[in-house]
Amino acid sequence: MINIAIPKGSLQNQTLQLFAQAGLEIKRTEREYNARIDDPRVGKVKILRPQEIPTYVAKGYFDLGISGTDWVVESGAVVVTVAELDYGKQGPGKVKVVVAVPEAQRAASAKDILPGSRISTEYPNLTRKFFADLGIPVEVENSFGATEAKVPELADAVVDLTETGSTLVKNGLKIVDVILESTSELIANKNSWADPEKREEIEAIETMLFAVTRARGKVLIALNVPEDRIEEVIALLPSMKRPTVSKLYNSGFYAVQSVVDRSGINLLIPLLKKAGAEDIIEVAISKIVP
Ligand SMILES: Nc1ncnc2c1ncn2[C@@H]1O[C@H](COP(=O)(O)OP(=O)(O)OP(=O)(O)O)[C@@H](O)[C@H]1O
Ligand SMILES: O=P(O)(O)OC[C@H]1O[C@H](OP(=O)(O)OP(=O)(O)O)[C@H](O)[C@@H]1O
Ligand SMILES: [Mg+2]
Repeated sequence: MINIAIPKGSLQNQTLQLFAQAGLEIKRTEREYNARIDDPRVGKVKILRPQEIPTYVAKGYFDLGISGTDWVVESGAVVVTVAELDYGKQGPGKVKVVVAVPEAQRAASAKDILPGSRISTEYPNLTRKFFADLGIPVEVENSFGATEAKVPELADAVVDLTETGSTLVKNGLKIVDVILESTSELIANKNSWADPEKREEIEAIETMLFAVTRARGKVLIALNVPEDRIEEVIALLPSMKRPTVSKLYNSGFYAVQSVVDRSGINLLIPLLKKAGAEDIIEVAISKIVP
């Protein structure tokens, strides 16, 4: 059985949603940090701050956890990244850890930051390494949040996380460099990953989580096509491999199925109809396991 650490805070809602959609609902009451998953492979489930999860996973308190790339790197914890789950607080996509300075400042990149500058950040290790690699001696000051508020009075620049960019803009800051792109990662303890039984359990969980992620933004489209129009319709259809085509009994029609991106569906369906497709249906997909 495997023990799992789930992040509290920014990644919490997306994580709970993902596990629920994967058929691994995390059960708990409001404010309860010890949770359960009804799955024979899962033992203890704890909700913890994402800053601490990589270290606890590395130490073996948990076989599996979810945290951000930023905290995996900042903590220096040695763990196995099983999968990048590709979501932030607001939903799918990556977030960035950036260097930002006041908008009015001339600096065009972090190289232009003056020696001796005060840099406020929640990521002191990442920041020290970044400026050491640039060869600029700076004063790194540890922030406990509201980092953007500190410039210009309390700090000259910040190293902070940005997702939508709105906190930077509202506080008169501009990005001059990106230190790293971060996403939610499924991380495993090295020994657990090396243990064949645990590895199988971890991979089973990863299969279910990734099946949900993969299905996001995709739909299944099914349609009937007269035999003489089939090539025209197939030419329009993207698919995971090739579209599935079967014959309708005694009718001169083919039945076609394909998985396509939901985003282009407004253009695709009218085109399919024009190309001779009939009885077109669009079906939501909750999981794709390749
Ligand atoms: N929009 C976001 N804001 C903050 N963290 C985010 C965001 N999107 C993803 N994350 C990730 O969430 C993790 C930080 O989670 P945490 O719960 O500490 O968020 P937080 O919003 O900073 O919490 P707090 O409100 O206590 O400051 C990091 O791995 C970070 O990369
Ligand atoms: O690009 P955005 O979508 O605006 O999001 C990024 C902001 O969110 C986080 O702040 P948080 O809410 O954690 O507050 P904190 O600074 O007090 O930790 C992060 O530190 C940025 O300030
Ligand atoms: Mg924060």
